[in-house]
Amino acid sequence: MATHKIKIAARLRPRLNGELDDESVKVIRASDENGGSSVISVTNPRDPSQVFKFPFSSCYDEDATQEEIFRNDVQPMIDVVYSGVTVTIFAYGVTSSGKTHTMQGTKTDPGVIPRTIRAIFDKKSTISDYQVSLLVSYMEIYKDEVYDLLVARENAPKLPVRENDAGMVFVANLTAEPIATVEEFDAIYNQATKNRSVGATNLNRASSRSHAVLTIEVRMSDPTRNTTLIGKINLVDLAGSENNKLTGNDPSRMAESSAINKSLSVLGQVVHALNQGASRIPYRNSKLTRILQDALGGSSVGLLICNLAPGTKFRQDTLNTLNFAVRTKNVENKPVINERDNRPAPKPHFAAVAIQPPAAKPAPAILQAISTAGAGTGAGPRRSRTSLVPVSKVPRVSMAGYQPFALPGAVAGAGRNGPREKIKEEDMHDRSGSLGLGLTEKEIDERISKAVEAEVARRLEERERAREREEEERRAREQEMESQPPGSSKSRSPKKEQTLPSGVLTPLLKRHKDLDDELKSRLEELERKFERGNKEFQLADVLSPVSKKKTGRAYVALARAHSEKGDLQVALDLYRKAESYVPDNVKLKERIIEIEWAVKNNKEFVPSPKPPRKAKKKKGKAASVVEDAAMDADDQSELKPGSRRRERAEFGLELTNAGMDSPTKGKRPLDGQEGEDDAETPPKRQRRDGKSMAVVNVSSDDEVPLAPSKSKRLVVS
Ligand SMILES: Nc1ncnc2c1ncn2[C@@H]1O[C@H](COP(=O)(O)OP(=O)(O)OP(=O)(O)O)[C@@H](O)[C@H]1O
Repeated sequence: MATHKIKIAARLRPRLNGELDDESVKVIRASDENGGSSVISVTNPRDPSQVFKFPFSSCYDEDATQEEIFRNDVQPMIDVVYSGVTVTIFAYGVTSSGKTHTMQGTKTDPGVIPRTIRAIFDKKSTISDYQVSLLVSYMEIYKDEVYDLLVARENAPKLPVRENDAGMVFVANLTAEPIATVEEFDAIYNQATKNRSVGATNLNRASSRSHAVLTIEVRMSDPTRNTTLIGKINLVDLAGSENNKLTGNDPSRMAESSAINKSLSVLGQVVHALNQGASRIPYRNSKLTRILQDALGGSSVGLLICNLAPGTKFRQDTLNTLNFAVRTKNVENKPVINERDNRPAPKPHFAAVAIQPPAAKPAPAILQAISTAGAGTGAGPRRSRTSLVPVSKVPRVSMAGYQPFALPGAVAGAGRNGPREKIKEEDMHDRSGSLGLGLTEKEIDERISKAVEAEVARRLEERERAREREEEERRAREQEMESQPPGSSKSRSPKKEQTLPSGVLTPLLKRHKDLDDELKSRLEELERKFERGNKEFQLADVLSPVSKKKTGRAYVALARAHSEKGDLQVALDLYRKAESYVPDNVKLKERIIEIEWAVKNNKEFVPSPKPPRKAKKKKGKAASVVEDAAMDADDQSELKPGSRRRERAEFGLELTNAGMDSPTKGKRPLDGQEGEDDAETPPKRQRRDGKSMAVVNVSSDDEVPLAPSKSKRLVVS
């Protein structure tokens, strides 16, 4: 299947009034020197003699116009949407870097969203082979809850994120509004924008406090073939990561900020895991990544617009953003064409229900066109912008409605005509899912009942025939006995009671019920786990990495004490709490699984003996926290240089709030391992080579090291 890498466009916003800009972030146009691609160059905030260079296919300087960005990077995506593929465009960057300006723009200087809508309508008017209809939905993710922006703010409930049988994620009850004209869209969008959570911070007068996802679905029905092609474009304006020291947030803003940073941090982890080829990608750790799942390593085409702020105070965040972009550029998607067959499904033999549906068609060569879109460095006048978004200091209360987010072809309900549709949750269950042939659960149940009825009838008939045979035999025996003289040795055998054979009926129905029960209890357990995890994650969010580890250790110590006493359930709960503080600790995970098993099977739990500890030189205070084998392992991995890299890799709270501090500041280097990892960073590698130039080209495999370099001179890699 054809793969498609997420495209990256970086845009530097103009300096704002009063913003201190030492011009250390620059956009360099494409040239032979840069291997034909444009570059963002950033001076290392800790070592001015060092310059990092980030090559991207599109880099826009502060003079770039909205039109230019749209024409180069977004316009080519419209054809992709009309070929039945899902496209996701997201704006990413620190608060106040210009994401909303890029996506939404102003009345006089419209951004990606209004331009995309116009282009979609323009294209629609050129299509004659299909009957094209458009639908809009708009949601926001505020403090890790999803709200429908097409529903009045005060009535909007939290919407659940679900997954259909084919594994596609969708937001249940999200409104999908049909739109016939650009004006209709504008009216809906302007109203919905007022519902978005926006607030003032020290860094941005109209700062988005939520992630907003606008989706336009393009349905192209072909009456002759009786099929519908469904393309979709998701336009995502992410909330910006924030440094609370700079934003001057009050407690309610802090809570928002924590949710924003947490979800962006998970986004970073997802991209990191995808790049590592990890077996488990942590999509489920936030609603944002769950909803963007299809765009990250899924079946849609992606464009990431990285917004950069030139201000000196944002330098570290700029590097974080660019590091994120470098990693994202390696994420591969496998785009597919979403086509729905509207013909009624042929009636298959019952035995055929297990046949798998045909695989989705990979997207064709149209994808090649978008990978060649040009680089850009704009030349327009500097403009300032008044946000369209009203400044509201009222924190989000709640919001409501339906509609699939992921692959529309698989999930969209057929024949959604009429105004403002709400797809019921059951409609979202994939009709072409694992059971195949487009059957719903209900239809499958009906088929099972019919098959069972037929089987019962057959068996009853058989039984009737057997009964008749027996009756005949009995009569024959009686006649024989009557004809025999009395006292004959032959005696009548007692007639055995006939019972209905248990047959297929019971096992079939029982299997169905057992599956239901098992599924139900599994879901309940997952829900409990999720809620428990969520609370702990919120707490874990506000702690520094060191405090997280300490808290995790304390929980492990308590858990161990309880497990030694035999209170396994309590111990299990405590180990799970510990896990939310040190989620990457493999030993801890193993411990949880072992105890879960022991609790479930009512068995005793015998912990494996502690591994012998290496003799350590005592330095300063002895560790006061009780330790456990599981946490010991965690300590090692947490303090390994690899884990330092992990911290770096995570965009968000820890990094953003760390300001200019080194992530390792105040940490003891352990086991002499530090050098190994650092050797992998560009400056160290270059230092090793002993050369002396100050430019570091950041390839897609590297990241800019965030720790200060002691070396004065570095070599070009
Ligand atoms: N390219 C640009 N040209 C002119 N002004 C811009 C540009 N980009 C951003 N601005 C201005 O910078 C300010 C911050 O921009 P914006 O609100 O779009 O940032 P943001 O990244 O969406 O922030 P947040 O994450 O806090 O919502 C606004 O006043 C906006 O008008």
